[in-house]
Amino acid sequence: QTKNSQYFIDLEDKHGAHNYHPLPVVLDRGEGVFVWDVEGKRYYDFLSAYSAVNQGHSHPKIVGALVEQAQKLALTSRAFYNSKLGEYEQKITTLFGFDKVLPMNSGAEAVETAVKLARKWSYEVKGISENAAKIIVCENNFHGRTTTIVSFSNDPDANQNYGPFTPGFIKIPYNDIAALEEVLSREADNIAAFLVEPIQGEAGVYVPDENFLKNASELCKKHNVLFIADEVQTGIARTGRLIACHHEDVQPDILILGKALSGGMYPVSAVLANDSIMNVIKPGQHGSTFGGNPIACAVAVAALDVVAEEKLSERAEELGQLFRAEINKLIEKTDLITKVRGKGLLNAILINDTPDSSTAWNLCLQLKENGLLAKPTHGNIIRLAPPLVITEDQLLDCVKIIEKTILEY
Ligand SMILES: Cc1ncc(COP(=O)(O)O)c(/C=N/[C@H]2C[C@@H](C(=O)O)C[C@H]2C(=C(F)F)C(F)(F)F)c1O
Repeated sequence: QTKNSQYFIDLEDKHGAHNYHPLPVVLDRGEGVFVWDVEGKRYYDFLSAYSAVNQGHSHPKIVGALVEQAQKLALTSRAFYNSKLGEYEQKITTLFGFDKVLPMNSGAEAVETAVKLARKWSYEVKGISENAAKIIVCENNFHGRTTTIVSFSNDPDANQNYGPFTPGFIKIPYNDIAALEEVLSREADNIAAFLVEPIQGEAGVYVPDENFLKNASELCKKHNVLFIADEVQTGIARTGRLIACHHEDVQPDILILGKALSGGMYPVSAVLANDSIMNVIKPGQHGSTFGGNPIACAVAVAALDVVAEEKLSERAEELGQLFRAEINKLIEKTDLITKVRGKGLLNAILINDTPDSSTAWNLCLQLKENGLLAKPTHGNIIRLAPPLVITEDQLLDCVKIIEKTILEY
């Protein structure tokens, strides 16, 4: 049996849960902006594992940190101290400007941690009566897949038949300051926090209006409600700043990081806050087996160093502007794309078809044939997010591939 792509696809179909519908490509190797399938065909990766691989696939510095630490000490649990955690905590709290960090593993775990932290703060510091705390979230949010998180999703695919749901969440439309103000002036006394994505990734790279984050954070401050930024996808230089909140000089009360915090090399997430908030959690009141493990710390330190050393924020900002300008030129030449939107190198194109059409999917199949991997988000929106290490020439090469695919379609 030749171990070609179909062989691997069949194995996954037979032995794996069908919780995804992957593009029909079987990846075998990755380096920088490129991935290769089992037949040896090379592709530009324009998904970057949903912005976890900002530093490029298998970055030698990050791989080195992983291997070196794995050969020394992989896991101690937090029952004991370890020689990597303290210096990692010092680095990440200094870099992002917070007193403390609580280390976790997946993005969803970090979001759950932030929800627990905000609720506990609201009872023990703000003085909300126990179990009465509410958290405001936005319509069309995506914050992960746990039962509490899907409890506040409005996407039936995310929560159908996963009930009963966790109570205590209020939904408002995204990018709607008036709606936030209305809820806060009505019931701020029972509200612990406002949880928001600075750009809604899964919803289709929705960039809110200028100053939405600034105005929202100021409203929260006015009402003694915590402003929680979920920067799992928008953080770590992806949008042209270290975190997307920095486009508006906003410092969230609680910052959630994940994905590219490890450069895609290892599951590493983090929740950052100042002492007045973080110190409500006492020993034994939260944790995880792998949270803050030596490998995670070593990998995250290396991944953060790469962001600084290779100026990934500046690159994302400049190359993002070039990319949107080039795609806007393409939009002049076709009816198939109506819009390109995004910040830095988190962008998406809107396909001129109904959301339930298969045009976006078929375009992604054609892009794959032409050597570029991308995947539709909801319906007719294709997210385009290469690793931030992409060069200008490679980016222009990808624009040509996108143009060729669109004009040939
Ligand atoms: C803003 C934000 N906050 C928390 C998490 C949870 O982090 P996680 O627990 O996954 O580490 C995510 C994770 N997003 C991933 C999950 C992955 C999947 O298919 O579930 C696909 C991808 C995704 C993106 F990026 F947009 C989406 F399509 F699901 F929605 C996230 O984007």
